[in-house]
Amino acid sequence: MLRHMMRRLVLFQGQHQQPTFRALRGTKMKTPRHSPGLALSIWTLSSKPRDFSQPNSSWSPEMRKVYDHYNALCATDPENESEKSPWMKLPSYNRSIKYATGGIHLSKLIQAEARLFTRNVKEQGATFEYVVFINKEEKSCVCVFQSGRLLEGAPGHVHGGAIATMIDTVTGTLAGFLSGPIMTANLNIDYRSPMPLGSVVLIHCVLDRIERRKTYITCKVTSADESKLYTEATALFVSISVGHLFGSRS
Ligand SMILES: CCCCCCCCCCCC(=O)SCCNC(=O)CCNC(=O)[C@H](O)C(C)(C)COP(=O)(O)OP(=O)(O)OC[C@H]1O[C@@H](n2cnc3c(N)ncnc32)[C@H](O)[C@@H]1OP(=O)(O)O
Repeated sequence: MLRHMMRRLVLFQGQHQQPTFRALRGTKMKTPRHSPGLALSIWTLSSKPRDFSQPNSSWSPEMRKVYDHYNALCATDPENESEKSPWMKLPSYNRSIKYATGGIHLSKLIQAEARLFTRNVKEQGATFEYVVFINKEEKSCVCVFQSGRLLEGAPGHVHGGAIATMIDTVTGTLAGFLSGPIMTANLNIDYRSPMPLGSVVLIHCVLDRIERRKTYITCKVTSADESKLYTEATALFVSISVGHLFGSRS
């Protein structure tokens, strides 16, 4: 059964442009039953996975302003509808397998309690609030990131590991979008100036090059107005078969 499902997932290699339910189409699976006594969140009952990158009340006015700016870039010009914007906003689920399949079914079967590190705290605004916008033509992306109070490292500033987490996540999202299933092989980070806790920053990533199975991404983290440089990074991602995650190299 697992092998059968993995074969369906492999169909997704290099097809991440539009997350869809394609892999599961035609697959009949039972919807899990919930006992009435269980405390359930609204999205558990929903057939659609929750997109965590939607605006919420924890977002500062600055976060909202920058989000609105990039979101507007994604819209098609009503006076020139034939020309699609190169920008698109990526949805963000609390399991990356929901991204790959566009659905929730496999994530209920494979380590059902597992959750994406950056989306595993339910309190809005406490940790990682972020949204990723991809520019398909430029092979680049921008992530708008607001750090929460639980990410403190040096007093009043964001923990370097939390910054590394976001850089890995955003460079990995771009590499996955461009190259299909990947894993981080190497991440180099230069911390240039301390990032104030609670601030809104931009994580700019661009494709450097692709060599065989290797996808190289460069990254800069700046203040929202881009006047201050906080961090620079380079990342190498290696394309994998889905079997790699389950101990098989084929
Ligand atoms: C989107 C969803 C939204 C969801 C958003 C979430 C996105 C989050 C993304 C986060 C992703 C992670 O953190 S992943 C977790 C952290 N990473 C890991 O645990 C990876 C552990 N390492 C491995 O599994 C392996 O070492 C691999 C897969 C990286 C490579 O193994 P392999 O498949 O056997 O490949 P191998 O032959 O060794 O190497 C292939 C080529 O890469 C080169 N290479 C390999 N490793 C390195 C290296 N460290 N530095 C330089 N070069 C390297 C080799 O020289 C070779 O070059 P040549 O001979 O071709 O020239």
